[in-house]
Amino acid sequence: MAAVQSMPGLPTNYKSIPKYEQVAETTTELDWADLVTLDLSKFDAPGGKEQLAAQLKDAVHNVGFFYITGFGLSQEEVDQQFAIGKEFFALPTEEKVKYRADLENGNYNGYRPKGSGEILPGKRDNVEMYNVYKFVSSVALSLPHNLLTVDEAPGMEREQPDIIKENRTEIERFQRHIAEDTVQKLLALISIILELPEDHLSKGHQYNDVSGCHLRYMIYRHRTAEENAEYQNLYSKGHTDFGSLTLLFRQPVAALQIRMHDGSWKWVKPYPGSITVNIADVLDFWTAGYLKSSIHRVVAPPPDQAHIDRLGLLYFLRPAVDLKLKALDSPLLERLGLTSKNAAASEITAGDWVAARVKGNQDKVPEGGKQEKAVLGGISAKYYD
Ligand SMILES: O=C(O)CCC(=O)C(=O)O
Ligand SMILES: [Fe+2]
Repeated sequence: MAAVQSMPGLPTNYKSIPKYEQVAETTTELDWADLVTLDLSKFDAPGGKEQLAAQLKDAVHNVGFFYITGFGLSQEEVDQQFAIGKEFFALPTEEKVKYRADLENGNYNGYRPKGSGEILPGKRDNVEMYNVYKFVSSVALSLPHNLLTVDEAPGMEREQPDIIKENRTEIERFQRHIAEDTVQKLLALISIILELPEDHLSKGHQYNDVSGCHLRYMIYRHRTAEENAEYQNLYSKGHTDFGSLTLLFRQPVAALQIRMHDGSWKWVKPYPGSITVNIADVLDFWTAGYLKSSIHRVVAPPPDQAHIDRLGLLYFLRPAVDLKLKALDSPLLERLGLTSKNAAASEITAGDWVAARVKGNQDKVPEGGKQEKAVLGGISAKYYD
């Protein structure tokens, strides 16, 4: 078996693991969503940021999803991460559960076994996740004023399985590139859109901040046609994400869908060399709904990909846990008359919101086709079939 090759100048201390080959794309004609693509390599060119921000404005306001390219990670580096995920999920369940995340207390750090959540009444999911939080030692951590000790921080470092330990240098380098480069550029563009200083949103999103940011390896175990029918083809119910932004590395198995304004669902096409990005709840709160935390879901792939266990690689960006959900003072929002819709809710911290949503995901689905579920402080999250 071929070993994962090291990139020039990158550490070579990871164990030899099989190289990950991305599967072929579907040849099925699907109703694809028409999404904007931002080439982030233009960011530092003269006028580049302003151009990119102008290109992004409508997408973040009306759709909540877009693609980025030119983000400075090669497909080979991305595939190394897919290879690590694949190795981890191939471990026996009894090994994986040793690293189970404390889901009941709203902490996603570690392993989430399949069946942890319900998709339809009495029907549990077929999804496994391994979430790797930031590698920040307690010394480097910027503790927010409302946390007195590192022990109160939502589990940053934890005991990891060998496959993560052996590849830790590379995983941390990959994570840091996203957190310190890619995401910072996106936050600058969003700040420009909101007519705020360019570094405004960066402040609550530093690698050393206490936050639930994580790199996620994910696998959707394929189901038979009969099982798909029983599950109404759903692998994950329509939902919004909890934090600031979600970055989804190219996933050639078609399954992700976005809910459009008119209630229809469109497929998200995975383009080579791209990351799909979506706005999540906290940015929606901070902008009183101007930035759209869009509803999306995962469904059974088309017939030519139905037999594939769909591997995913995602980065979840979340704000420092002590930041409140109150809407930002932005000249744009002020002109539009947008302020927090719910005064009590605006005092909730991002950390409490995210933890409540993680806990809520372990609950049973709302019965009787109800589309809303109370989360915290009188605010609900929306779920759709
Ligand atoms: O697997 C995907 O394409 C999307 C996953 C997702 O929506 C999530 O994990 O929040
Ligand atoms: Fe999601």
